[in-house]
Amino acid sequence: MKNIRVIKELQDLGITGYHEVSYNPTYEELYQAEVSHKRKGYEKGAQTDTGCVAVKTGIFTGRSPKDRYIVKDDITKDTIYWDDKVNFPTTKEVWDDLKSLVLEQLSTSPKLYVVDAFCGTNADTRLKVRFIMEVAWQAHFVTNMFIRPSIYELETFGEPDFVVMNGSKAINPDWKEHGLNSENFVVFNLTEKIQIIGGTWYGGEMKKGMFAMMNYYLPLKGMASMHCSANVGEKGDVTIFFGLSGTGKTTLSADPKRYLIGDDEHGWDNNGVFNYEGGCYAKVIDLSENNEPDIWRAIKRDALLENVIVDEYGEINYFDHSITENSRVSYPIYHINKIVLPSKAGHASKIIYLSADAFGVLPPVSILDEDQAQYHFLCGYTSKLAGTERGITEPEPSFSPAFGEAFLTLHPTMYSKTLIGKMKEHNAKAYLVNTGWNGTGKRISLKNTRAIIDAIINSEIDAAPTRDIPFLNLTIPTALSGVSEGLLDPRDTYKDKAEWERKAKDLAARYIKNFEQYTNTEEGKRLVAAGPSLEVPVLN
Ligand SMILES: Nc1ncnc2c1ncn2[C@@H]1O[C@H](COP(=O)(O)OP(=O)(O)O)[C@@H](O)[C@H]1O
Ligand SMILES: C=C(OP(=O)(O)O)C(=O)O
Ligand SMILES: [Mn+2]
Repeated sequence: MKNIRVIKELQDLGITGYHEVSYNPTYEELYQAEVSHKRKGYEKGAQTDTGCVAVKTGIFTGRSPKDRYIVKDDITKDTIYWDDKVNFPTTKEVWDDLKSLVLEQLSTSPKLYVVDAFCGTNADTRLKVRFIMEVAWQAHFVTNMFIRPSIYELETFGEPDFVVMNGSKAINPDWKEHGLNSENFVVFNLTEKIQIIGGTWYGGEMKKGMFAMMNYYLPLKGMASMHCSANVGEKGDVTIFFGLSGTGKTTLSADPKRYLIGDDEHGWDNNGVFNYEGGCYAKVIDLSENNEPDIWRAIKRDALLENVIVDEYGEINYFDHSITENSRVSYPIYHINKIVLPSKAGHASKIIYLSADAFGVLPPVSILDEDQAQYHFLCGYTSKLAGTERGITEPEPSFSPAFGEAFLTLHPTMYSKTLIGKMKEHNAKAYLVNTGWNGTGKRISLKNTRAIIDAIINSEIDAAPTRDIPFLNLTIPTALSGVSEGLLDPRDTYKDKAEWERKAKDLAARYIKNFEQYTNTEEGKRLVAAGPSLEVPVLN
């Protein structure tokens, strides 16, 4: 019965023709389809000795931000953050052409997967999303990553709030005439409430696509919408970790001492912090059981590995980077032992900004006051790490407002206003943590970073002796338990301290220049004093 209704609904969308439709397939069905001898090319997965399937995602092993558009129309023209780096506008005419391509692709497919799922834990803010696609592992990916409705919730699902039509096998031959970046496209239409995808097979476009939509709807209702992971302690204390891709959200939120809320996308409303997702998406580059035991153990049947090298015996080599540095695994959140379900908890008391500093200048941890918290959130200084976006092959310093510019659909100040409002209301404290490099030329070790995170969470850091760091205008603790000596002051990691100073001044100048975009308001002008400065500090 359900299938007949779904087929009718597909027809109403314009997906015609005859196809077998698999509605909310089970993990077993997906597994069988993925390893079936009938599958070819990138549709075929490999069995691994962990019990889960490994697939290759094709040419696209990361998101493709330059191919990402939003239809500029009456609904979006005055609300969307049209910027020269994100949210490229396109027209209704181009949309119609691209949508036809996707409809044709899906209409001629012998088999379609339709997955209904939720984005958002809470009934009052979640999006009911319908994903339509022809590749089994894409259906597997969204089943892992979004919130799986119960049978009752599926029966009462009703009309979706958003539809994602993934026609990844279709490319756009007319991209030049359309004024687009390439033959690949990821386009959102907020009037029709549809996302369409062509050319790229990468599942992250669906995951981060719906995140961008939550980033649109929730702040307009006064809620914070955040690119962060979150966990909660036994006493109900919530910590959130903001950070761009690869800075450590997933790794650091999987903490055996705490319960995971989620690893990437959260909202903060009047009741507390809540996850948007039903799964995690972890990097597996150089993964070891010793360094990341929770993630290691989550890789079992129903998880889905992407772009790793698997030998003929099903053994995975996480140290082989030959496909990409962005090798990944997605798994349903219950693959992590310590979780809270539903994925939500109370208000956050500790806010951590993770920044992977490629220059090696930022201290491993700085204690921020309220204005600094706002300043550094708007700046979002970090690096784009290799592999997560097309064309990024080595760490590239970047200012990414709200530590997630690629996913912001409203102006950055909407996110800082809502977050800082919540922080003030709940007396939360903010810290800037460098999970990137220092003067040794190496990345700060996970062991040291974990000890820093512990000191933040157990409040040891608030009682620690401190020192001010010139130019960056940051305050650091000078000693913390479990953290190697000579690490906390970044200057101590340089053989030649003058080199740190030169680099720090360069970074300070970049901060100052970047912040100019916010100084057209009184608030912005006031915040300048909270940021880095080129003035030579007065010694006292
Ligand atoms: N000091 C560190 N802190 C956090 N992660 C680190 C550190 N050093 C190396 N890493 C590695 O960096 C990657 C962080 O990725 P991940 O946690 O998936 O980031 P995100 O979830 O923010 O995209 C992991 O592969 C982790 O092993
Ligand atoms: C999937 C992504 O998330 P993250 O790397 O932040 O975990 C991404 O940025 O494409
Ligand atoms: Mn992550």
